[in-house]
Amino acid sequence: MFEASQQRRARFITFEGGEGVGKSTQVKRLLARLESRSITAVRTREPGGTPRAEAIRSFILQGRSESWGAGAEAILFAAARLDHVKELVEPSLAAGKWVISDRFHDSTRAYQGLTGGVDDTLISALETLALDDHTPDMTVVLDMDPEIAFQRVEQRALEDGLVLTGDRFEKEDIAWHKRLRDGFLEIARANPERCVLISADQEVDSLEVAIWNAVQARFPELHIEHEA
Ligand SMILES: Nc1ncnc2c1ncn2[C@@H]1O[C@H](COP(=O)(O)OP(=O)(O)OP(=O)(O)O)[C@@H](O)[C@H]1O
Ligand SMILES: Cc1cn([C@H]2C[C@H](O)[C@@H](COP(=O)(O)O)O2)c(=O)[nH]c1=O
Repeated sequence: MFEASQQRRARFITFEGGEGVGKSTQVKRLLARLESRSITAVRTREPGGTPRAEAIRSFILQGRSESWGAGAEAILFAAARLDHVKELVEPSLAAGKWVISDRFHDSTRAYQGLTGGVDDTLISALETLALDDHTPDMTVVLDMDPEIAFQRVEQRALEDGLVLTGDRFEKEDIAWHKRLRDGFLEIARANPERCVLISADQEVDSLEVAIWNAVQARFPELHIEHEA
């Protein structure tokens, strides 16, 4: 079992990928796995996680920043991130709680940078500003064909009884989402020490196991012998 004497510092794990690849589903499952090992973990998301960051989320996802352009949107995402890091991520880690975030800084690089055309100099400067040395310990990049992922998003809307109108980025065309997928692949390949790339085109349960195996491999303190 996870002995107190084996305890290491709390870890910061982020999930990244395109729309509908299963991030939220798997964030919840990872949290349950950690809690079953008596590890206190906080689930959060970006943009969001704090009241001020959630206000920025609503503003952007309702499309109110669209006419400002991708550069201004990158700055807005970074402002939300700065608050999120200072108010939630940093204090949680300091209190010994693991933090699992549904999206983080790689989303700005993929959406606004590599797909939206914002210059790398600005993206990197915003990362330095907003992260304040809180680069994630591990990032799970979920990858799949966006056409299949969008079928899942449509199904989710159907199950929730909603008409799918698409938020600020969901309504971009399929070519845009294919470039976005390439952007995340580029980020994963450029950061092998942090990122683990996993195919999301598999059953929910098998994907959960693949992620858990990768997390255990990254953090050996989680490894439990003779696990069922
Ligand atoms: N492995 C899977 N196989 C089939 N369906 C899945 C799988 N994982 C999640 N789903 C379903 O696909 C939909 C999208 O999943 P989820 O909300 O977890 O994705 P997401 O990446 O967080 O989406 P978004 O980017 O829109 O926030 C949900 O209806 C969910 O139940
Ligand atoms: C953090 C972040 C997010 N986005 C985009 C990605 C999604 O379209 C939305 C968030 O919605 P989700 O249902 O929670 O995935 O925002 C972005 O463009 N840039 C970012 O930095």
